[in-house]
Amino acid sequence: MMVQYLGLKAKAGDCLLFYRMGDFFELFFDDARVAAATLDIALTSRGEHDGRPIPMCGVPVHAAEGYLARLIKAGHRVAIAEQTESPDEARARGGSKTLVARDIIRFVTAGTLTEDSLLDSWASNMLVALVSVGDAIGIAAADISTGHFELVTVPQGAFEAELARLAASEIVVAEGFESAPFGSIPRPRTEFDSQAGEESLKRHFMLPTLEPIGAVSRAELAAAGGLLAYLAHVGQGKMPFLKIPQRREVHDHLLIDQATRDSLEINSGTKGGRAGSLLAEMDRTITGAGARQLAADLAAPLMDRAKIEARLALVQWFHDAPLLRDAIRTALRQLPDIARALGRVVAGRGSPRDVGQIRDGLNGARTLRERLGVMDDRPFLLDQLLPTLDGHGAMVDLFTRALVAAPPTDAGQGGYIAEGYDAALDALRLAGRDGRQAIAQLEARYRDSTGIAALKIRHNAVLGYFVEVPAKHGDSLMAPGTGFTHRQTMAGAVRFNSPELHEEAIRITQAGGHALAAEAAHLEELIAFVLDRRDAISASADTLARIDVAAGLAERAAEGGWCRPGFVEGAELHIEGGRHPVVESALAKSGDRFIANDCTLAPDRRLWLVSGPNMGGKSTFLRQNALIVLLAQAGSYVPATSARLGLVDRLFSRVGASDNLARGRSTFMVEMVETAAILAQATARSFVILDEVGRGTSTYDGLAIAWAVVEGIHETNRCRCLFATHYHELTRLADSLDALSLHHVRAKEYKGDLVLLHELAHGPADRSYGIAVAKLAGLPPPVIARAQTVLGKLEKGRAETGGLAAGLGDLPLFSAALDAAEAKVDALREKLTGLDIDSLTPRAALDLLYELKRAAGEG
Ligand SMILES: Nc1ncnc2c1ncn2[C@@H]1O[C@H](COP(=O)(O)OP(=O)(O)OP(=O)(O)O)[C@@H](O)[C@H]1O
Repeated sequence: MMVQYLGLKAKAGDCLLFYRMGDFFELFFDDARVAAATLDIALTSRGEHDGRPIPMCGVPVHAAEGYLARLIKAGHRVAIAEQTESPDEARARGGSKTLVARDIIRFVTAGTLTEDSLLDSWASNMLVALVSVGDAIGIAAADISTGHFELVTVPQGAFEAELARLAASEIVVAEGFESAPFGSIPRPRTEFDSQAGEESLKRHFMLPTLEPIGAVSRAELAAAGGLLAYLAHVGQGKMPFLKIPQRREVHDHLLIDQATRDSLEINSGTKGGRAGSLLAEMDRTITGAGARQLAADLAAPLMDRAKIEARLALVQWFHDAPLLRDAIRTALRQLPDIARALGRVVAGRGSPRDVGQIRDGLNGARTLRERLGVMDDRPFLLDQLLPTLDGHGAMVDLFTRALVAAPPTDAGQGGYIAEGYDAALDALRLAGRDGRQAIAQLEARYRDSTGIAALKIRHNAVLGYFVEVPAKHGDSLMAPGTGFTHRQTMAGAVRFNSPELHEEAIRITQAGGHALAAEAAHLEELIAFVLDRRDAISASADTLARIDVAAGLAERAAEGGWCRPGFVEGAELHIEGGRHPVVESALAKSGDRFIANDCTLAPDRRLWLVSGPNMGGKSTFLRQNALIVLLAQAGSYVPATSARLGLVDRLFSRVGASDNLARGRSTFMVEMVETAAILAQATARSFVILDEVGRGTSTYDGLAIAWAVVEGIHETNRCRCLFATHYHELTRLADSLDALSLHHVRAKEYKGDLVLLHELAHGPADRSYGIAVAKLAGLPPPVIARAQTVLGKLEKGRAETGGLAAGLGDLPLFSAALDAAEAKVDALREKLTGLDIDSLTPRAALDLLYELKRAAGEG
């Protein structure tokens, strides 16, 4: 057995091996140690290996799913080794001592789950394959629980934003991929071959050419190849459900990198979970599929105005018709998760319940279709979507006749095919029932004839049917001639068989066995039906999700009194009465009101410098505008009284300090890395919010960096930007930067206490109120008093010397400084291009090299 085990373990690699033995999955050696610790189950030992006891632990097969879920959550992958023949077959093959053959039938990994109990109904579960081909990176991503499959190509070094959008549960990369994300699984480079990828795609989707997918790049083919190969490996040849892949262009959606997603808390809050996130705040969807679609929409807002308007029109339609919206949402409540049920059926793990769910879901879809179809002012998107709900009538009717109302998850016990669907099956069931009746009669007769009132006929999996009497009556039945044969003596009872019982039992078992087989055959037919129509079913599921999202967004908008955003051509942003949805809800819970604020960014004032006291609401203001942009482009109403904006291509947020000690970066380092990314990537169509850049280091360094960053954004990136700062000195930039405009959050002192008004006003803040906020926070009075004295001294010094920025009076403009640096580089370039290398002696060449180096060193 150990030889067989070790062979399978070698195949399982770094996955934990679940080795099937009877009713248990056993784990051995290190696997056992890891699993026992993770699952908190007993670690025992069994036999010896190399003279040492073999550590072992096990989980019962019937409860394996729960244990699997915990192992996967803890970051493990599991290989399932099943018995591939029965003990009888093994004996027939090689004699009585032959070991039952086993093989790995499947790998269970975070990105390839389909079980309901292992997945969150409201979250997608993405598996991503990454490969670098030439100067591009190919990404293939699939959620096999619903069949979603997409391909995208990104330039080298720019795949992080895509990965952030996909929020993968599992990432596989081609071996040797240099910037492999943490925790990704390397797979053989040969699996990521573009030609092989093309072949696998054609084979899997039975396509003669890849034309239906579009212009698939080599990088995408390679990534698709890697993904399909991994899925084949994980399923050990059995492929899951995949729809024909959608090609995405990076520029189809608003690009948002991971740092920005984290700081805006889009799909997850500060604690990592969904709580406190924009998604949680927005989510009024009814179905799991709707929640998944909403998460995908918020993760990838659109860049196509027509598509955004189409989504918005649908939201408005539901928004303006509250009764209809209620009715549709009530109808959605009845619908099971068709997409996930379909995923399991296609993966070969479909249960009668899954088939029943598909029936009920499609049946609900039909009702919904009828309800929406009679409305005469349907928006365009709905008109486009409704036909995808058609055409399932015959299947739904068939399934309604074939299946009971609530089919079980376990097909093994039967009972899921409805009465009246198959006369032969009904007859078998009747025979079984007659048999059970006959046994009841037999029991009564035996009680009479033996005079033992406590006699029972019972059934278990090992003995089948047997007669049982209390121990004290055992002897009377043991006597010869009673017709009973002894089978088993228990502590308090004795068990017997009888020829009549045996005969009835055979009748029942046979009828039962045949009935089970008949049911299984019917289930197979129904599943074949589903498989045949998988694409149409999946399209219906997508439509239901889209309707759920739109109605949910309408509900959220109506609750909050939100407005439909409009779009303009230029790089502008006009928001009146804007609010932060999450902060507003949090305040409402404690009975506080959120103060709405306007924001206007246009080419002549595209950069706002926002100052004001701590706790004054600067960060909140910055974020709310970023969130409004994101929501608008995702096709949602926004928390404002009016909003108009020019489409944003990239959204950046650098708000608040966060360490990334795990990656060895201090707060200041993280801040600078993120700021560097913004300066390198923001375009004139981007929207950037920057909060207190430079505060993580010494005052002079910080001010200098903040100063240069503001100038850089203004002169080079020229994007729309909100910049919050405590450096009062920065306001002097308004003199030299013409598109910069100064604002502050208002506060006033009332009877010695600070009152924060959370209201934005024009112009710079008059003072900083830092000590007042410290007092508010409860710093001890002696410390406050001392701070006030120190501040007095510092301010006196500032007044005398001209302050922190005193020396900046003669600083040349940013662009002039850039020009000067560029001019020096140009001088070098000119010298190099003018060289006639062949005419130089080796000595002259060496001198020249020294001279060039010196010139370059001088800047
Ligand atoms: N517009 C608003 N209306 C009502 N309350 C607000 C508003 N904006 C912010 N607040 C409240 O003030 C708190 C502080 O806001 P925020 O973090 O935005 O301040 P800040 O100016 O960025 O502070 P700091 O400079 O210390 O980072 C928020 O948690 C919220 O409770």
